[in-house]
Amino acid sequence: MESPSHIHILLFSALESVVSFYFFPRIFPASTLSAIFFIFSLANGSIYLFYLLIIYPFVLSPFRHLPKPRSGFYPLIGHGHIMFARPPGSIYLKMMKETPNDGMIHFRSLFHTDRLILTSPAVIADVLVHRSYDFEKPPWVRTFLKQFLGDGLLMTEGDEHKHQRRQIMPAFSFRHIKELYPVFWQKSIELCSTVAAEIRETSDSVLEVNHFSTKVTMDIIGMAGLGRDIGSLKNSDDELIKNYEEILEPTTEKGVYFILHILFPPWVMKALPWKLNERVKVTTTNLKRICREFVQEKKARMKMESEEQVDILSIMIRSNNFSDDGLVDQLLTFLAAGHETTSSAFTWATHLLSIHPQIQTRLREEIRQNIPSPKALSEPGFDLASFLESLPYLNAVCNETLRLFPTIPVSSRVAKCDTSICGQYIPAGTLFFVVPWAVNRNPHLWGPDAESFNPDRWIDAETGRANYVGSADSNYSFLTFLHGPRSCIGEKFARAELRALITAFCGSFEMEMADRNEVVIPGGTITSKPVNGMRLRLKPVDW
Ligand code: HEM
Repeated sequence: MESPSHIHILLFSALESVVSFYFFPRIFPASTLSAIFFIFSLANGSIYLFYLLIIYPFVLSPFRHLPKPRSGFYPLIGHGHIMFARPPGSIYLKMMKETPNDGMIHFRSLFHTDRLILTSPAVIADVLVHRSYDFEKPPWVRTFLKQFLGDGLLMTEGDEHKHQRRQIMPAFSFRHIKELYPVFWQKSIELCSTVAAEIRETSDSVLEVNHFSTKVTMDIIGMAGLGRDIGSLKNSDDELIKNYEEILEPTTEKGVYFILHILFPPWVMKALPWKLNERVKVTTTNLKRICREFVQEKKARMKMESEEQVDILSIMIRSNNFSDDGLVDQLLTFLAAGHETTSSAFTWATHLLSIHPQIQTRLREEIRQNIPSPKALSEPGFDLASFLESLPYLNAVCNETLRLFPTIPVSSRVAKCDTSICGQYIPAGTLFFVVPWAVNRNPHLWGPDAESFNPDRWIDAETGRANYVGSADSNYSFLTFLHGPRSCIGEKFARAELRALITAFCGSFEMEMADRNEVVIPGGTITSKPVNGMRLRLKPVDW
């Protein structure tokens, strides 16, 4: 049964006041109708609050018997304060470690509202794969993200999502990714020469790597997504990069901005005299305009060229399923989802290699033993995909980086209808969290060294070949790309891109942290990025 709303309470109070005023005047002899209405509203409101804060959560909630975190609960606030915990995802990991459970942990958020955390492979599979369309992204998350990501594949739900995903899928087929490998490699080499030139200009060979990582991944998604070289590596003043960096730079102010969007409706947020509101408006308008120009250019070029283009935008235009506005929305999604994510993964890889010099050396040895020079992989017709996918340590390092630093550390879902998860009844509207950061580091799934960087867990001790579940028992213990119909459509693309970037970079530079004592803090609102960038000391090596 649905809980009564504020309107129901007021209507009921109005009815009670009219009945008492006209039919039982002796109950409130000297009172006016509005005074009686006020008294009833106050009484009903208090009963309602008592029901919401005490009766429902502690006596009626279908989750009241599920395991709960032992500490951290405050009356009224519940565990709501965990929204502010950093790094994103870490508090959920603490809960998973400390709370014995069978796949779900229940906690109470602000005003004791029910929240669930999914912990076991079976429960995760049920939600992400078997009943995926019973759940959706929370409406406030969609409203917030649509501003930056457009109303594309990431934001649609239900049948519309199924339809769009079918149309876009061919752009991410294995055959197409194989064709894109030379682009990934060419741009990775360009990154290395740009970085080499930059460090020649410095006195201490120190560079903030995340900035270059964002540029190279933007160039790659430009080539693969639009069939166009955006050229941001060459152009230090690129407009697209500037706008994305402004939006995505992880600051405390933006973290608070995001959390307030969860707590208050969009019209309240928009009305606030907050400078960030204006900046968001300007940057998102800029991004839309740039994408609109890309779409118009592409359409004009397709009319002139006879050869069939295989970039994502061309495939979407040829499908005839998207209006111009629809194409702009999809493009916004692909540019943002396609560059920021791999950029962050690559940045974390450079960090992990810098603080684990032995692993770095072993990886470089594998690369250089197998690849005599970067040019060797640029020969036309060379099967880069099979080659890079066959290097065991390279793939182990990529997998281990993606495991420890999932770019999207926390994702959430809301039940669209009454449903169940592994036999547990879930009423419509229940909000729960799928937490790649916590599941990927959960010692119950990965063993006692779950939080260590150990690429060897991805290599089969007997054959020396790569394995695909790490040391875990199930592939649902690795959630970086999620699973099922709403998993990352760009997973193969991202993995291929990361292989190429790490190979070229680790083959070309020895790296260490510029400040060996720096404790790098993961931040960011949606994606996980180092709060103060990634300052590395780089030494070019002959290759
Ligand atoms: C390391 C790199 C990447 C990671 C870790 C990653 C992770 C994810 C995750 C976790 C989701 C699901 C989000 C949710 O439902 O809450 C997702 C969805 C998506 N990703 Fe990625 N992603 C990466 C790279 C890419 C790339 C390179 C592209 C495009 C070229 C891309 C395009 C998308 C799209 C379009 C969706 C929405 C899919 C759908 O809802 O059907 N991603 N990604």
